[in-house]
Amino acid sequence: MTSQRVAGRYTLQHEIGHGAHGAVWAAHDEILGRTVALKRLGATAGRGDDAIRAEREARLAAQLGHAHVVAVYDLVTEASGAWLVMERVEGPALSDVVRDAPLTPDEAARLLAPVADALAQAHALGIVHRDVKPSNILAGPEGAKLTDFGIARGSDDATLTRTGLVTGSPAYLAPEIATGGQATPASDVWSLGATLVHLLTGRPPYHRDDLDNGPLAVVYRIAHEDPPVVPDAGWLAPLLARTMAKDPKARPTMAEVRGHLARTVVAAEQTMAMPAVRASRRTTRVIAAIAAAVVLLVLVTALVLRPDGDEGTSGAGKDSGSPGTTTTAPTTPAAAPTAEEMETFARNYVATASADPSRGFAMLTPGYQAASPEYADFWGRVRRPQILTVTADPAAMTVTYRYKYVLAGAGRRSELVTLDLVDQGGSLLIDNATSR
Ligand SMILES: Nc1ncnc2c1ncn2[C@@H]1O[C@H](COP(=O)(O)OP(=O)(O)OP(=O)(O)O)[C@@H](O)[C@H]1O
Repeated sequence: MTSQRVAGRYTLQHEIGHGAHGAVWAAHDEILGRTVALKRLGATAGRGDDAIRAEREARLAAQLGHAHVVAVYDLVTEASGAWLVMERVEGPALSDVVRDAPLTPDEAARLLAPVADALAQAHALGIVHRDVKPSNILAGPEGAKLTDFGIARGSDDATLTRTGLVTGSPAYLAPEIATGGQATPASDVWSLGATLVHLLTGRPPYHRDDLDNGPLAVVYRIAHEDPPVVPDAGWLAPLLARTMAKDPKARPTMAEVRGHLARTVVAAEQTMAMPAVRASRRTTRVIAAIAAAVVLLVLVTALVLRPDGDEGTSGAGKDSGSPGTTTTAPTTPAAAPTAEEMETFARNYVATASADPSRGFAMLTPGYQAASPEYADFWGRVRRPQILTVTADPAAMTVTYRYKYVLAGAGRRSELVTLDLVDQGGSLLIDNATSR
């Protein structure tokens, strides 16, 4: 136990774990009154490298804002070093989950489908994670969450080259990286496949009991040997074979992987419950994490398979529920806005409207403002909004997102919202919103 306080507000409680780049601590945020996780940086490597990593991680995680990406709240620098302040996930890393026994294909698919969704979103934004592995996926009560974007590469980080090979985990590296090539979305697909192998077998791929398992030996095997065949892969075997195709071009996109895992999960849900024998071998905490993941997956899958979505709940969303936008970056497209700009607009809108309803209201057209008398009342009660999915249709000038939030006095809600946008003088405004 320690009473050390970081940045005057985070009281360290206990060490949760230790990675190659420093310790991770549970801490209490004295200002917001919540538990957070603090990762200490700079303890082992050069401080400059760690600071760069941390800044990149903070920036990319914030850019993603995905429900299955560990949120980064802050980055603080003290005399003792730099600290990354993150959402604390109450659950083990997947590498710990499979320490006693491997998962069944159903269990593995349930856990990884939302992670594939987060990665698909990252890829759509030009971000390659580059270190997808079981210890970077945490099994929390809201489902699995991806962390450690420290060596991820954004589209504007063209100068970052070899860091992944040095600090990434050799066992999950794609063959093209093991032979000196550049990381691409396809190499994340391989690494997710390698993660799947670990979950189904309890070991990293290319691990051999009879051979040297040092990093260089493993990298050599990745480059020169065929991927492992997993006898217990069941119905995931075809997907596994495709994700771990040696030729990156032969691999599916992450969006396809996500779709396959999610569809499979829904099919499995219709025919069977969670396998009781296997479930009894896990901690209840992990079972809860898997169950929560199923709930979220069904939401995501419902969106993918049934674009009409489910019945919405919040009446408030109809008039005042979802129009929104940013005060900082109403996009100023030269021509028509792109899908990415519209999606960013929607994300920024929800964040802005919930933080300051008057600023959100300013992003509606005058006509829609007049039609939204309950706007401030609704957004003033929205807490902790989280965008789960967002898709824009530039031709129709609509952007549709599913988000969940807590409505003060009414509890948790989830809604599918479509915003009709108009481009007024280079700025986007919301002309109507419908929610289901
Ligand atoms: N936000 C978090 N909430 C809860 N636990 C976390 C969080 N981030 C990391 N941990 C835990 O802390 C431990 C160390 O994490 P860290 O990311 O530093 O290292 P790693 O991923 O295991 O290794 P490496 O640094 O080589 O990538 C892990 O066991 C992980 O379970």
